[in-house]
Amino acid sequence: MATEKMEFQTEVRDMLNLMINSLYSNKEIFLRELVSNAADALDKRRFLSLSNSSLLPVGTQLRIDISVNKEGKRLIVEDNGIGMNKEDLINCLGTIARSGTKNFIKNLKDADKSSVDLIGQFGVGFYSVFMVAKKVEVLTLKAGETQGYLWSSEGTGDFEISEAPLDKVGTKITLYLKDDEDADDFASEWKIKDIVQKYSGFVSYGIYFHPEATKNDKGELEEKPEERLNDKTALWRQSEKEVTEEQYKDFYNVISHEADEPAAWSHSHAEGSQEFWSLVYIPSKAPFNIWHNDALHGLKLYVKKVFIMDDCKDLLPPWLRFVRGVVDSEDLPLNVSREILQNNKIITNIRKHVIKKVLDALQNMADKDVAKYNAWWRELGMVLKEGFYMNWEHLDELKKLLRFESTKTEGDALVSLDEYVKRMPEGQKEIYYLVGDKNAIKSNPMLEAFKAKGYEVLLMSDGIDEFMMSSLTEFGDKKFHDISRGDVDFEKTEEEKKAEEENKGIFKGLCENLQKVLDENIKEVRVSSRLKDSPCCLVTSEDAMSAQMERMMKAMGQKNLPKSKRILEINPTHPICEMLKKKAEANEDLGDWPKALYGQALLAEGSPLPNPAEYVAAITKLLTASVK
Ligand SMILES: Nc1ncnc2c1ncn2[C@@H]1O[C@H](COP(=O)(O)OP(=O)(O)OP(=O)(O)O)[C@@H](O)[C@H]1O
Repeated sequence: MATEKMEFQTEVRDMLNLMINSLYSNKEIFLRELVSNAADALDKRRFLSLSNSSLLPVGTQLRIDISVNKEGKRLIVEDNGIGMNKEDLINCLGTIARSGTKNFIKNLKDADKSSVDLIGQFGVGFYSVFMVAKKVEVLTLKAGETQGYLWSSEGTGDFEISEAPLDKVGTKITLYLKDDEDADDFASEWKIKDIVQKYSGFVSYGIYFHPEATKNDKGELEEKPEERLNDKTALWRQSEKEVTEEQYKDFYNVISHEADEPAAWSHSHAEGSQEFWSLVYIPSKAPFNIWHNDALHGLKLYVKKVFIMDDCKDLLPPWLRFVRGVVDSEDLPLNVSREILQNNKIITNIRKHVIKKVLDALQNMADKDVAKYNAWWRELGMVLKEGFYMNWEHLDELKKLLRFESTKTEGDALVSLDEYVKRMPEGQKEIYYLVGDKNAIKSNPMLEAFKAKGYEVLLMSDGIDEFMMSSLTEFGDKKFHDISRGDVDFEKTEEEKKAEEENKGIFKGLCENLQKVLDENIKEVRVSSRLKDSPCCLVTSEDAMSAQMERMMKAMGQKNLPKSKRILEINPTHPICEMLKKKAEANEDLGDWPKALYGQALLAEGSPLPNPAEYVAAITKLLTASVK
């Protein structure tokens, strides 16, 4: 057969034109495409040989071989896969636009986007070779056939096919690299090795590199041994039973670059309408940049064992960004891009599965090893708490994973909501909590009456807690109640109720007097039923911003916050209040007492004093008077 010249299909031609003139910076992906095509061809040959053993003689090692010729600027990728006959060559590498190509062209026409972006988005399989090659030759013999062919093209309007005497089944692709600098790189040994290891390290067939022969001292050409480039097993593709604990841990160290052991992991293989593998790890320590805005999401995405991207944000919500691991899909196209992933059904499905696996693994750890889980919680619980903020999914699972310090926990112990509810004394109807400064929260006067009643109060001092509690309103049939807000609604005995009513009357004068002096900062002064040992405390009215939130907003640079006045509650049984009541009744001036009390209340809850000098002066005067 003489050489036949054929024209590329119009769509293919448009695209090739783009490739040839491409400014796309990530040109190296062409090699990923070639190696994946070779691996597919090997898969096909192996598969067909199952029903026709003559297609794969016993002892044949299915493999991919890569070599370079630096001087001649050539790169050669060879496989002994299924191969192509004349019809395949015409169809696959010339006239029929592949699905990727079609989308590519369609988007090119629809949108006025730069072609550079589109190459990244759709990739274009085999044709991407024309980003780096000025001419390409494909020598190929199809398994089960006897006639081999040579396909060649310069990527312009047409391609040529001629018969070629071949006796080895498979495909050999030779790229004649362009004369520019970029292309020079692709004839260099280190660059090729680097790219193959990056994208194709887990491909199931051996990928071998054949270093160029070099001249020795005597000027003779010396052959060098071939080198295998991919020796990593795709652990995630093995069944759980085949993998030892050691292997799981080692693999974690490899992919996470962490030296310690993971706290837990989950390995699964989903089959059905979609097939994918996932191996996800929960680190025991917070990754170093977990609080940076650009913190990495730790999942790597593979498609058919071929590396696609690190840091795949679409596979996990931000509140699971500490998870490390691998997802490998059988169904996604190789050329997925971050843009395409965003609304992709396959990804949505995998994401659901992965989230469930991670939450299950955490729950499992919490059930099996309390100390380990508590230690983990102290490291990373804060990230998980973000799951409550602006999110309405998985709340039930997340609630079960929450842990808190409380008025009843000691040492390293933490309490879960389940335990809290179980140990609620009779009569307690709600889950009580207090948010405040870490150093002051345990001695906050507001806790006094709860402690006296035997009611446990959850103590929250993480920056995120206030935000979390805005979405966390109940657990089962129990509502959460912020004890620094509004009234305390304990069950009260008739006697207690009567005493409270009486106190309101008795202390009315004092309350009014205090209110006059403190009006600038205080909305109301009232008699408290939550204090036992302290003279007073500050509470927030039901609808106002809490002290903790106000401090946080200020720290975040929020200026012009409306001044939220709080309520000062006084303890009717405290000697100071008794004494002040008498002064008020006798119409005596309260002197420095109101300022001192207000300052005390602020300090007790860990809030800063608006005017420390004034407070110190007031206290000094009172102390001085006491020694006279
Ligand atoms: N090394 C090879 N051996 C056998 N057939 C090949 C080889 N390389 C390419 N082909 C054939 O050429 C076709 C086109 O390849 P191309 O890379 O353009 O697209 P694809 O692999 O089908 O799709 P995609 O790249 O989007 O996964 C392949 O589907 C395959 O049939």
